[in-house]
Amino acid sequence: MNVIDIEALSLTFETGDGPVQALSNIDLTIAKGDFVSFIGPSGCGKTTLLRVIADLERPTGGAISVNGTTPELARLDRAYGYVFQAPALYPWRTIARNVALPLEIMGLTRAQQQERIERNLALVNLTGFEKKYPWQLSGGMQQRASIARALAVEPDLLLMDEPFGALDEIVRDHLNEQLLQLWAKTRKTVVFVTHSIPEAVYLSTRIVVMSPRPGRIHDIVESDLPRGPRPLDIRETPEFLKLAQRVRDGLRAGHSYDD
Ligand SMILES: Nc1ncnc2c1ncn2[C@@H]1O[C@H](COP(=O)(O)OP(=O)(O)OP(=O)(O)O)[C@@H](O)[C@H]1O
Repeated sequence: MNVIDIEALSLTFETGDGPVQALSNIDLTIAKGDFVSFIGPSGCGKTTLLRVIADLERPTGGAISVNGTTPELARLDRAYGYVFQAPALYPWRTIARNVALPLEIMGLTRAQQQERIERNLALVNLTGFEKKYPWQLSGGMQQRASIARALAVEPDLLLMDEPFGALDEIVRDHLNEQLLQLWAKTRKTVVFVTHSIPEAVYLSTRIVVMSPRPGRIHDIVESDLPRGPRPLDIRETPEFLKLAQRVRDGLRAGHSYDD
């Protein structure tokens, strides 16, 4: 079953300086359990496409379904969790209460909240940090807490917009490894936005290479790397390097260097 079906989708923003076509003629299907990355240069529409899936933007053309329904109904049905580039945790709430926030809105009892807090903090290896405040945690730990919050509503679909972009490389490597373990354990469908070729190739089952002005899909690279947890040193293998090269070639071919 396809979790996401996108057909001939386009989106034009109306701005004071005239229309900005952010997405053009996007065709894409994402199957249940896939880990799909969107990669492309700044401004190619990666975030916009993710926001369309999340019903945070409305397309101006074409069709999209999420979980077999409209993005709006999928959002109201809490079909997805969304992880932003910055952790976006409330500084006056403890880690546990940050994770609990969407659960409070859903009207879960304290006991139900507690069970979900514990389970999802364990999934991101943050057991024991429930009573800490965000500022007492490192950037990587804060981002893990925001992943736990996205998971707490128990969505089958996780939408992640450059969640590790602001972190240093060692922390990013570690979180990439943990994210793959979590994905293998929970069998969720993940859509992940990144600028990094190694990150996209390491994580994904499919890599969507986008090109700018207006944002289009240039190539979709199917990964033949094993599904499930991958050791970090897989990045040294010829199979990995071949995939990375194909993504790099796609980015180069799709990029206009005129501007
Ligand atoms: N609300 C908006 N109004 C007008 N233009 C917008 C709006 N949001 C995005 N855009 C434009 O749409 C294009 C795509 O933006 P988007 O943020 O999706 O790109 P991106 O690939 O995610 O970039 P980055 O990697 O820098 O985050 C850009 O040209 C951007 O300026």
